[in-house]
Amino acid sequence: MISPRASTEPPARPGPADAGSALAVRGLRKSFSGRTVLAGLDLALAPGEFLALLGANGSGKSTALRCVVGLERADAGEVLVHGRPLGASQADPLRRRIAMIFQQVHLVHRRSALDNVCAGALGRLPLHRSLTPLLFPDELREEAMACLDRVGMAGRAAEPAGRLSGGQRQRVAIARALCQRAEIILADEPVSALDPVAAEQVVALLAELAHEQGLAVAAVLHQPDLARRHADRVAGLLHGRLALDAPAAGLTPADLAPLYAPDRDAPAQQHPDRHSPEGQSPDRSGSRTDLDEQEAR
Ligand SMILES: Nc1ncnc2c1ncn2[C@@H]1O[C@H](COP(=O)(O)OP(=O)(O)OP(=O)(O)O)[C@@H](O)[C@H]1O
Repeated sequence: MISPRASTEPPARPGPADAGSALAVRGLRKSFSGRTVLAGLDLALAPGEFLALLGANGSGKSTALRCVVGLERADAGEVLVHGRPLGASQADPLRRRIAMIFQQVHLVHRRSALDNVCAGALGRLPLHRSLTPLLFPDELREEAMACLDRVGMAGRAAEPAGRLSGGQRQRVAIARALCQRAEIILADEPVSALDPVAAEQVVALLAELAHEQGLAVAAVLHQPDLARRHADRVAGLLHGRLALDAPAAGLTPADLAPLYAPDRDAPAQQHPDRHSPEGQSPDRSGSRTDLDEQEAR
């Protein structure tokens, strides 16, 4: 493990160190076509903590998050949510405690921001109330409005999502996660498509949600500066292993440089399957939202 000068904390370890974690990953392994992408990842995330996940392209960051939420099936390892093992089934109710946010925000563009946020609650609505946005109960609309207000988007609630900017859409996606009542938010490059000001605002919002609402938030970032300014802790992946786990405060560019150093031992290459229709997981973004499913009916 890389040892940053500023690090005083021990790295995340399986076992007792996971006690009190909102989310813990133990020994997560994943290979694609025999090539190891996650080589036994151990990581824990506490309630109220904002963790930045850093690492070079191909180091396994997205795969780790996707294995946690079940968009990829891990070869081995365990995911614990508040100490309870997360089942492989998508129907495991523990899954609703986790919301994932993507770089490409998946909202139904012709629906209002408010309807999109309400969709976060579909999993806990009776089927007949989830059939059409017209049937969303008033109390859900009020809750969704409060979530939009929390992310500074209440004034745009009636606006079709397609008319919002990228940063505004990302805020709506975060509000949808809040309306899901998720306790854990995993964000995969949530600001990579945003301009620097919008990126700063969205990362600051994620930090606030952790610090003020006690959510456990982990975000894959490609902006080490944002991580150092806003995150509580930085976890760095190198070839699918945890190479750095340290408080963000005090980390220097030199501390992070080894994560991005040219690889001499095990170069991470783009796998040809990755973007092909025949790839093992063509829907890498989980692009169909619950509201899409509903629209398709
Ligand atoms: N479905 C898939 N099929 C085959 N290979 C895959 C698949 N998903 C990911 N990979 C490979 O696994 C490796 C890690 O990918 P991953 O997307 O997890 O990395 P990352 O750290 O998130 O990279 P980036 O910063 O570029 O998004 C890459 O080499 C990638 O090509």
